[in-house]
Amino acid sequence: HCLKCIVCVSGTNLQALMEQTKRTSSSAEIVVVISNQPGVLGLKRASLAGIQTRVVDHKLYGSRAEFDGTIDHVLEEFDVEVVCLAGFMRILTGSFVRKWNGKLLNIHPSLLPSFKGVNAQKQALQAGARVSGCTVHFVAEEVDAGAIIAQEAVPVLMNDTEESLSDRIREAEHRAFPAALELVAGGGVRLGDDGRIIWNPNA
Ligand SMILES: Nc1nc2ccc(CNc3ccc(C(=O)NCCCC(=O)O)cc3)cc2c(=O)[nH]1
Repeated sequence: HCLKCIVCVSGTNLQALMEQTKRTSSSAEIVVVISNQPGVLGLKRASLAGIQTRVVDHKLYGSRAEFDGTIDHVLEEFDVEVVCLAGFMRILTGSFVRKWNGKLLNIHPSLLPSFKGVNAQKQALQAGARVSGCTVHFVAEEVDAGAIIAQEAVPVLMNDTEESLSDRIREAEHRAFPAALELVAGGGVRLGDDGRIIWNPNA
């Protein structure tokens, strides 16, 4: 089976991944939940499920490199093989991303490459998009530009607000992220040396 960890804050995606990896059919197991801020709901969800937690508070570190280095140390301590970023809002350094290349997954609340960066749902509304959704991708040094693993589209409705669209996208996230994790953990998908997705049809 595959070891992995979640680096998160709020926790609804963590909850979805916890439920998925509890299933006997899952190729993955959550071994540690790391948060970059103390006292968040995600840490409580993990503890309730008997999963180890760690807090690496970025405010306590003088540099991004030291912060990322501490996270890397925790990942090594738990023999992690796949890392899922779920609401983790700190940009990771190039050296960290290079070390974990092909093992680092992120979920973004738009159909990349549209609407990169923060407030993606608001960008979609302001652009008058009729369809939006979520994207699970391998993390690359360039933010929100990594190879796409899975996407799910949702309609944008006439009376949508940032909140109603975010809620609809979040429901899609809770399906897409577990599906993408199983693809990676089960060997169905991997990242090629050229940064492009390689599908294994037999997995
Ligand atoms: N290098 C790399 N690292 C990442 C870290 C987190 C996320 C999650 N999605 C994120 C996408 C954007 C941001 C962002 O722009 N935050 C405001 C600046 C915060 C800060 O100064 O740190 C954060 C997370 C994606 C990436 C990525 O695609 N590449």
